[in-house]
Amino acid sequence: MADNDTTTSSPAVEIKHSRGDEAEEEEPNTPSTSDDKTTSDLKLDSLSIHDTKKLHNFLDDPQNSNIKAVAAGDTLYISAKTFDELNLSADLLKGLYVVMKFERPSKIQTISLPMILTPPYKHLIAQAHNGSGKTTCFVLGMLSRVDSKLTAPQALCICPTRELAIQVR
Ligand SMILES: Nc1ncnc2c1ncn2[C@@H]1O[C@H](COP(=O)(O)OP(=O)(O)OP(=O)(O)O)[C@@H](O)[C@H]1O
Repeated sequence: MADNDTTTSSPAVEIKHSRGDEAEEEEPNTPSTSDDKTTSDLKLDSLSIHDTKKLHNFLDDPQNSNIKAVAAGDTLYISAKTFDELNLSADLLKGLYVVMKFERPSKIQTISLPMILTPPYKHLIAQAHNGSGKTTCFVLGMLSRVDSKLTAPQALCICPTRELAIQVR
């Protein structure tokens, strides 16, 4: 349920799409090769992560995404079909349209951004498949609420892996 939905509740969002889950399933065991190294062979100091190795750099927003919004409470949220509807600052809109060249919100952004950007702010858990635009959701939430004139940490983004931290930095 995406574009025409209005809800009257707090932002508990459940977004399901099986493709992302399937892609994360473990590979079957493969025979070891001569390139395999045991942990003791690895030189930990020489290990590094190449952020250029991100798997994709495009929006994966298929029409058949199974997105389900579940909400409770008394706040009315209306899905945003455009970024203009979100009361974002001129700088953020410029970043989206001019720098990033985004034309419109993806499905996860359509549903979650009104929840993220509308006071009173509440906790939100959102799930959608890889490459669907989730990072933009929480980054816009952060950027819309920090004071750029204040040179102090104002937002904290916690990532479960170093790879993800590098991807979103
Ligand atoms: N509304 C949009 N229009 C066009 N491109 C977009 C839009 N939102 C995000 N993108 C681009 O799509 C790609 C994937 O977006 P993003 O990394 O935010 O997805 P994600 O769901 O966080 O991915 P992952 O699950 O891999 O972390 C990025 O290159 C991003 O710049």
